[in-house]
Formats: sequence, structure tokens, C-alpha cells
Amino acid sequence: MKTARGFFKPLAIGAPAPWRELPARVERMIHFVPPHLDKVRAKVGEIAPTVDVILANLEDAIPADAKGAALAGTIALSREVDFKALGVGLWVRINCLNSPWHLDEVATLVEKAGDRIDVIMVPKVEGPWDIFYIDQLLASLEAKHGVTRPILLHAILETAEGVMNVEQIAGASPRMQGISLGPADLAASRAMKTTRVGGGHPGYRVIEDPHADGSARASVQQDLWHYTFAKMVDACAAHGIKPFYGPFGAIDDPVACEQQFRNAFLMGCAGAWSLHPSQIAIAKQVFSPDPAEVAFAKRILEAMPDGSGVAMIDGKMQDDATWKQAKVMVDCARQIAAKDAEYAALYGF
Ligand SMILES: CC(C)(COP(=O)(O)OP(=O)(O)OC[C@H]1O[C@@H](n2cnc3c(N)ncnc32)[C@H](O)[C@@H]1OP(=O)(O)O)[C@@H](O)C(=O)NCCC(=O)NCCSC(=O)C[C@](C)(O)C(=O)O
Ligand SMILES: [Mg+2]
Repeated sequence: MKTARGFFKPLAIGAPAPWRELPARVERMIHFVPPHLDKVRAKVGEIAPTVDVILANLEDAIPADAKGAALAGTIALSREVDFKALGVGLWVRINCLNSPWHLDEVATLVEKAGDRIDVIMVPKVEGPWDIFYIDQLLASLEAKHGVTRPILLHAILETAEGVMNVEQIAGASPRMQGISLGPADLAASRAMKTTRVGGGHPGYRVIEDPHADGSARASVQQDLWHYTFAKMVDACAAHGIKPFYGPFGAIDDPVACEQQFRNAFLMGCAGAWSLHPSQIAIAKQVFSPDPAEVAFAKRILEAMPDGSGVAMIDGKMQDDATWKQAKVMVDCARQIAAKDAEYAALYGF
């Protein structure tokens, strides 16, 4: 691995200096848009003010014969909407690094939209070597085209090997902004027997012992993704980048979508993907801390101004550790309030 000083060295002469701290951005939902569909792309101007990030998707869900149109649509989109003025992130998901498309995509995106694209999402990342490659490629292209700040990288965690290497992926470059759990490819990669895109499965349960009277035995559905979330969140938190939940494919089940997003939120994730307009509000509500929780967290901070000691609040013990938990909650709420007037009012900032 690189030396401490070498980690932040620009990888190409003339490339912008790498980020030392990630830009502080609210990213509760990453809204996926198929940029080759003019009809959908034409709506982005009205959708953008309602989301934190718009992602132009070039990979899965874009037909092989529409990859060129999706790339052209992405460049057009980057010019049609002033995402910076709206305070909305513009991300692009490129095709995977062994695909015939990614090289032209990265070269075109940096040349034609380098200063307008905030994050490039890389699918099927298997290990740090994938990040080293794209990091070097981007630095050379940014130097060539005079891009003024580094484009960040976001990895999708969607293969068994990627999960095995997630800690090294998270720490592979100062460009790393975050990692998303990709449940569909990951299920296929692990040979899990489910065709669902995220969420639980009625067959994944634990069951009571047999009853002497032969009565029915209670069983409870378990979370298929808990281990993966925990591994991803630890890797991201340790390296100061952000963990996300990816897609929830049951568009027709907003209740299960909310539950999957809430599991991710409670486990430490910063946001999730919205595949459909109906999922935007779900992600916004779930990944904005509950105003009652924020109010309680404020009471903890007030009870221990210097963050040390012990206090009882409504019968619950508070100490240095819960002060830190409360600070996480209040800092997140403050960041959201700065961007979202509705939540600024709800949080009382
Ligand atoms: C699912 C689909 C086909 C249903 O699209 P639809 O048109 O059939 O749905 P609808 O309910 O009829 O649409 C209602 C209205 O919303 C519009 N609309 C619909 N979707 C969007 C959107 N995203 N953004 C903006 N507008 C949208 C749509 O055009 C329509 O407009 P209209 O009323 O004027 O006719 C559509 O929502 C879509 O294409 N969503 C994106 C799917 C996608 O990007 N999938 C890939 C990410 S998941 C993945 O890759 C896995 C992963 C990580 O790799 C791994 O786990 O392995
Ligand atoms: Mg995938």
C-alpha cells in the first residue's frame, strides 16, 4: 500500500490535488435515471430539486445497443440542468471495468463534463486494484482536460470477492466517496437462491423447538443482508467514507422498501438508491433522522456540554459514549436542515 504522504499525491502531472476531506454533502437518495430515454431525461429538471443526487445510469438496465445513447444523454443532461446551482449532486454509473464501453465512457465524461460530474460509480468492484486503475485513469484525463477538482469514486459492493476485500476497497484512494450494497449481483455471485432485489425472504427464518403438545412452532424471518451491511459499514466508517444501501426492486411494495431502507439507516448508512419517483419520498423520510430522536439527542448534548460525565434523561443513562451518538444524530440533522427547509423547521434549527 502507499505511504502516508504518497496517499495524497496527485497521480498525474497537472491533475487537481486529491481531496483531503470529503465535501460535506447530504446524500439521502441517489436517484437513478436512464439517460437514453429523452422522455425521462426531460423530467430531470423538475425532479432534481426534490432529490439530493441524480445518477445517470450507463450500466445494467441500459440495453447493450443503447450504451452510446445513454452516454450522449448523460453529457446532454449535464448541460441541461444546473445541478451545482440546485445543490444537487450529479453522479454517473459507468459500465464495469472489463466491459467494452467503460474506457470511452470515462474519456468522454471527463472531457465533456469533467467539472460537472461529482462522482463516478464503479460497478462490480472486486478489490483495490480496480480503484487504483480508475484512479490513475481519471487523474491522467483530469490533467489532460484541465478539470479543476478530482471526480470522486463510489464502488458498488456486489460480488463475493468484493465483500472479501471491502476494507481495502474503502481505503484504496482519497477519491473514494462511498460504497453501495448491490443485492442483485451479490446474490448471483454468492449463488443465493433468491431473485429478489434486496429486502427479506420468507424462507430465511429461525424456528422454535418442537412443542410437547405438537402445536405449531413459531418462527421469525431474519435479515439476509445483516452481515454484508455490517462489514461494509465498518470498512466505510474506518476509512471516513459513506456506506449506502443500493436498489430495492419491489417498486410495488413501498412498505418493504421503507423497512429495507430503515435497516440500512439504523446500521449506519447515509442513504439509498431510488429507482422510481415513488421511492424518493421514502428515502428522504427514512434517511432524515426522526425529529423526536433529534430533540432527545439535543437534550443529551445540553445535559453534558463538554461531552463527559454521566446524566439521567427520562430514566436512561447518558455518558460520553451516548454524547457521541447524540452528536452523530444532531450533526446529520444540521447538515440536512442546511439544505432542506422542511426539515430545518422540523428540527428547530
Ligand atoms: C423500473 C422502471 C422501468 C419503471 O418504469 P415505468 O415507466 O414502467 O414506471 P411507471 O410507474 O409507469 O412510471 C411512472 C412515471 O414515472 C416515470 N419514471 C419511471 N422511472 C423513473 C425514474 N427513475 N426517474 C424519473 N422518472 C421515472 C415514468 O417515465 C412515468 O412517467 P409518465 O407518467 O410521464 O409516463 C423505471 O423506474 C426505471 O427504469 N428505473 C431505473 C431502473 C434502474 O436504473 N435499474 C438499475 C439500478 S439497480 C441495479 O443495477 C442492481 C445492482 C445494484 O447492480 C445490483 O444489485 O446488482
Ligand atoms: Mg449489479
